[in-house]
Amino acid sequence: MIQHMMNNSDAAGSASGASSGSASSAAVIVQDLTVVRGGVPALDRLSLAVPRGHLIGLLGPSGSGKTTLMRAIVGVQVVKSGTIEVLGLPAGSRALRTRMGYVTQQASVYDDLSVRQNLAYFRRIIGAPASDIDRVIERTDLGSVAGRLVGSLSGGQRSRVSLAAALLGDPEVLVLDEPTVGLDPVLRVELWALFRSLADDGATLLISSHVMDEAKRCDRLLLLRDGALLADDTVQGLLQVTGTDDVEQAFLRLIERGKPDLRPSTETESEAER
Ligand SMILES: Nc1ncnc2c1ncn2[C@@H]1O[C@H](COP(=O)(O)OP(=O)(O)OP(=O)(O)O)[C@@H](O)[C@H]1O
Repeated sequence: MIQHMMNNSDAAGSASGASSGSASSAAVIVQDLTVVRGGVPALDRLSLAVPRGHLIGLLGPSGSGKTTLMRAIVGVQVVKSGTIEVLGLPAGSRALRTRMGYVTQQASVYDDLSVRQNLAYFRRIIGAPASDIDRVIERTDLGSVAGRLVGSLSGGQRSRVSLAAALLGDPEVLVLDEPTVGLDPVLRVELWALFRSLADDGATLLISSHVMDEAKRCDRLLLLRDGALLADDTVQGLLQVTGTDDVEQAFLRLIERGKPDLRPSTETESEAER
């Protein structure tokens, strides 16, 4: 669901120390970010950059800090120190409200409203044009169930309703927290095809997942462990540097090496392929 956030952080950092991308090409720049949750650092002096117009996978074991990082980027997480800039503005800025979409792990659409009613409601909140409702319904292929109550839909359809709501206002940055969890392989493939087409149209997508298999669909990967960045690289770069042919193995090898912060390559995979 879209979060309309007022920030708790005063993020306004420069890009100089971010681990990849440049200030001009980055949609998100995080610098020296520390977040404490339950008295323990959930993120520990994290720096990274998310390049614009790409599909970025945020991977890591349960509790590694993925959700915390996403919350900080959309501006709903209290941060201890560090800066976060989104589209050149401090995370959580009012001006970012219609420029970012956020889908949380728990679907936050209303079961007792139809798909169309849900979208009409959220459309009003963010002040998106009325024509957006049909646009996002078509984009997420929900036309055949648009009049049905969300409570009567399948898990995959409900996920698409949350995504449709996040697409209202045509946001430039989409932050999706485990959008494919619990979905069958066919639905996962369909959703990833949609994510790819959104990125092809210029959106920046930051997508968290436990499923290493999904990593290969991303332009770049951010691997988190214990609140620290273990790697920030293309899939190819990651496999190359770890000498493996599978992302899960690469991740395990990085952990074994105990060598955080692999130097990121400067190109995204799609750029490298050109
Ligand atoms: N509401 C909370 N109160 C206190 N600590 C929390 C809270 N939510 C998360 N944490 C802690 O913050 C750390 C990071 O959690 P986070 O939810 O960001 O991880 P995650 O990688 O998204 O995990 P998962 O994949 O299971 O969703 C963990 O140590 C977790 O226990």
